[in-house]
Order: sequence, then structure tokens, then C-alpha cells
Amino acid sequence: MLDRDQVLTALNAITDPATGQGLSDAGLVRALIVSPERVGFMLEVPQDKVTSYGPVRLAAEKLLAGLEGVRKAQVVLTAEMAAAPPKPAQAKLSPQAIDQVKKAAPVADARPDHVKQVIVVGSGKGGVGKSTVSLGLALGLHQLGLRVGFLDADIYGPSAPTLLGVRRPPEFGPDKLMVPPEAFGLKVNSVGFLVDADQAMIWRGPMASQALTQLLTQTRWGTESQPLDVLVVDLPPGTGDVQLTLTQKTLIDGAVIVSTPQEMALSDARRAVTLFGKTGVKVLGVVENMAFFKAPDGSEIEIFGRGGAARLADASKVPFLGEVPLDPALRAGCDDGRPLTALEPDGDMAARFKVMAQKVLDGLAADVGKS
Ligand SMILES: Nc1ncnc2c1ncn2[C@@H]1O[C@H](COP(=O)(O)OP(=O)(O)OP(=O)(O)O)[C@@H](O)[C@H]1O
Repeated sequence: MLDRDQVLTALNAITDPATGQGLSDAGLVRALIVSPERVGFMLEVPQDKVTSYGPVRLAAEKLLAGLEGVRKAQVVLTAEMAAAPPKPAQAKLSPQAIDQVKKAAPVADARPDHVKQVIVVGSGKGGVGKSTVSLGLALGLHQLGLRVGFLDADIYGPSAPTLLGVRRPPEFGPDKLMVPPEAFGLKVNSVGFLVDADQAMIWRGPMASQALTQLLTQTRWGTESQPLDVLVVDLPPGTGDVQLTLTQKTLIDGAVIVSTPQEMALSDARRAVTLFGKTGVKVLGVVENMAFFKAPDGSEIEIFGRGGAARLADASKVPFLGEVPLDPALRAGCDDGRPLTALEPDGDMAARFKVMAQKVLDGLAADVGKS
């Protein structure tokens, strides 16, 4: 089977009319998908040159279709995003830096098409269970009867394909939008579907931001007749440029912050609460993950301490959404692509996430339609 490098090399046989370089070398090949069924990519060109690149798109598609073993080839022509805002230092932004970025690039005032509400789930620190909690919340919202999408925006460590056991990349529809695969009732898209995890890890800020923008705006999350009620976005950890890009690309209705009980995690979570507050995003609440472990005798062992997230929420005057216990079954479900709360919708874990989902809904503007 072809690999990515072979495809990128082959695409260099087509010349970019603007630079005279091969398409790959010119950096025009984005979101390349090489799977046994198909090869495709987004040809991303400056906004004012989209029409003139029509023949290049056709040539690229023809070239891909002619490669050995390729059954289906698809090249989508897309306009480049507006220039990225001045790149803040990764992670830990000072309030002054946030203010500067805000001035440079205004906050978005619209959501992706046919999406009623967008919530983001963030954490100051990595590894605190943000993806696990995001997915639990998304499934909880779905169990409350909403149409829910799950966007894995963790560019530096996409986990949705593993968490949900979905390996199939999205197809492109006739409207050139990605049609997200569905899993456990959720519409899912992830940077992990578009690139190898190792490749995503080395992306620089602006590229990561562009990939995120494409996932957000070029996915058919809903339709006119069946709009998505809530899109849950699992952010990368930290308070860096991806978080800020998002506030510039979509209206965000609220943010949920996940923390473990340890002070180190809490101080980073506090920073995340501040970041969203500064960028005008309503903080819907804080979740304490790994709050305790329930021993076989029923006692609750507080391995990492307990209650810090509730105190943080209190001090920051935002809601405390609830505790998630440390549970080997939750971990196993994540590793196997069979989420515990979907498999046991009446279990204790599902009940916890449903309560959190309800609190999230209570915090959102009341126009989320149940359908
Ligand atoms: N409450 C829990 N009980 C048991 N295991 C958990 C729990 N929460 C998370 N885990 C496990 O901890 C690991 C890290 O979780 P997860 O990937 O959700 O964290 P994360 O904050 O999204 O990480 P990062 O963003 O740094 O990649 C995973 O193996 C997950 O299954």
C-alpha cells in the first residue's frame, strides 16, 4: 500500500503556479488522508486565488487516481484561513498577552453551520483525564436526548479514535464537507483521523490552528432539518494558541475545566478559568476527576486528595459540576474504544455524567432544543 511520503513525493510533480515549487514543497497539501480505500487532501490556497487553482486541483486528483492501488482520489480546494494572530508563547499566557491577542483578532460571533451550541472542555495540565471527561459529558448530553458532536481538537495527542474505536476517516460529501463518522450516537471528528499522531505532535502553532479550523468549519455537523444541539470540543491541555484560535473561529457558548485534586493541576486549572474569563467565554463549571477510589469494602480512598476543584470553583465563582472517581473500568473502556457510560447507561458513572451534563445545559443559554 502507498504511504504518505510516496503520495507527497508524487504530488511534487505538479507545480504550484504561484511559487514554482511542487505542491507538497509549497505547503499546499493539507489534511492528507492515505487509507486502503482512498487518498485525498485539502489543497489550501490564498483566498483570492481559489478559482485560479481549479486546474491544479483537477491535475492533482488525476495524478492521485493514477497511483497504483488507489481506488478513490479526492482533492478539495479550500481557501486559506486569514493570517494567524501574533503567536503567543505556547501555554502560560500572561493576561497582557491575552489582551494583545484579543485586540489583534476579534472573537468570532458565529458558530459552525447548523450547530446550535459549542462548548469546549479544557484543562490547565495534561493527563488529568480531560478527554475522558469530555467524552463522558458528550455521551451524558446525548443520553439527555440531545444531538451531540464530539470534536477532538487535541492536536498534540488526539484520542477520539482510540476512545471511540473509530478508525475510519471521514468521507467528503458532494458539498466538499467532511461527513463525520458516528459512534455511540455521537458525530465525531478528530485530527487523529486526518494525520498520524506522530505527525500532529510536531505541528507548529499556526498549522495546528488551521487544522482545528478545518475540523470545526468543514465538517457537516448538522443539517438544516437536523441541526446539532451541542458540539463538545476536547481541547489540547494548557492555555496556548489553539484555545485562542478557537475563540476567533467560533462563538463558544461555554467552557468546562477538568482538574485532578492535586495542587499542581489545580493551579493550572485556575489559569484556564482565567483564560476563558479573559476571552469572554462563560465558564460553565469545573469537574474534579480522579476524586477518589471506591474500595471493594465501599470506602472512598482519596488517593490524590479531594475537594480542591470544588474550592477552586467556589473561589472563582463558577459552578462545581461534580466528581469523577478513579475507576479501572472507565480506563479500560477508554483503551478499548467502548466507553463505560455508553455500555452501562444506567450505571453509577453514567449517572454522574448525566448530572454534569444537566448542569452544563442549565448553564447554557436556554435555547438548546431537545429533539
Ligand atoms: N477517572 C478515571 N479513572 C480511571 N482512569 C482514568 C480516569 N480519568 C482518566 N483516566 C485515564 O487516564 C489516562 C489519561 O486520560 P485522558 O487521556 O482522558 O487525559 P487528558 O487530560 O485528555 O490527557 P492529554 O490531554 O494530556 O492527552 C487515560 O488512560 C484514561 O483512561
